[in-house]
Amino acid sequence: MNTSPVQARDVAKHFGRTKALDGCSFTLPEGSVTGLVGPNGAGKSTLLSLIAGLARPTAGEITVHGTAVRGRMHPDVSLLTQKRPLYDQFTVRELMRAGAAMNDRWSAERADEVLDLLAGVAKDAKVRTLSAGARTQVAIALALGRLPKVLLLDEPLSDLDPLARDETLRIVMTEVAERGTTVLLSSHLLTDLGDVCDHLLLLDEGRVQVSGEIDDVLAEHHVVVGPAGLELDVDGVVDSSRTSRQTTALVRGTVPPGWETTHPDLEALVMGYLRASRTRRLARTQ
Ligand SMILES: Nc1ncnc2c1ncn2[C@@H]1O[C@H](COP(=O)(O)OP(=O)(O)OP(=O)(O)O)[C@@H](O)[C@H]1O
Repeated sequence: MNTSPVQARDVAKHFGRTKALDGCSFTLPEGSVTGLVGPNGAGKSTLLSLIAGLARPTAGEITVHGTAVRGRMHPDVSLLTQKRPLYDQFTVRELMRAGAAMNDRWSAERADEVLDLLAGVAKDAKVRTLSAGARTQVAIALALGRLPKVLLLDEPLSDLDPLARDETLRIVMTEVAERGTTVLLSSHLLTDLGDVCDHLLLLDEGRVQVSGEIDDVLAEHHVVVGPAGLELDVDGVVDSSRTSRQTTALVRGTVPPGWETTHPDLEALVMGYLRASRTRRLARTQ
């Protein structure tokens, strides 16, 4: 029996004629921290909500620790959604009590510990008075109070200033180190992802483009540079650009002789895929 924390098999989610996800298959290893990246509209939020059980796939199956997720919140999963739904009229302390009342498994100690580590959050403050960043941090405390085995974070860093971002990432890393939690984190902030993630899941137009351990993914790709006249005659060109003097390309797989090659870093790799995605979309509209 498959007991991976999260496994997706041929998952699709359609909204009318929009294929938000299509044929997505991947596995997240236990205790891994996976960066979920892709251009706007790639299907990242949709995927996170399917794993959490907030919506059902149109086709395919997602399992969490071997159990199929069937459109209801899985007890082992916590999801921080982009909207951060919190009760505005509650104080932070009251909100944590509500967390205790609403969840079968709840650790007030863990939620408190997280809040204590967050400098910007006063427990007596009304939620409606909190800044967007503080709301995110309170939502993270609620998510961790459920003692999840799988933590899904949808753009957790977007509202945070650099210090709060650092605090939040530390909390996530401590969670992984101490509890072995498996984390899937969507973000457009590639530098932060590089600091915390060991795995990458790259989506484009609802399809998995890249999935795996970051070191393996980087080793499989090359940035190649050669004179403009040289033809890059190889499968696996992800993205290429040409000046009058030279051609530069991101290539997956083997590179023919005659080209200067290096391995990309995470940022160069993701940027290459994002550029290629934009080029494809522009080509379709022309
Ligand atoms: N409830 C919905 N009804 C109709 N279309 C939807 C719905 N939710 C998502 N979509 C569409 O599905 C596609 C994927 O959206 P999704 O929000 O999952 O992308 P994303 O990668 O999270 O984007 P972003 O980076 O902008 O947050 C988009 O075309 C979006 O418009």
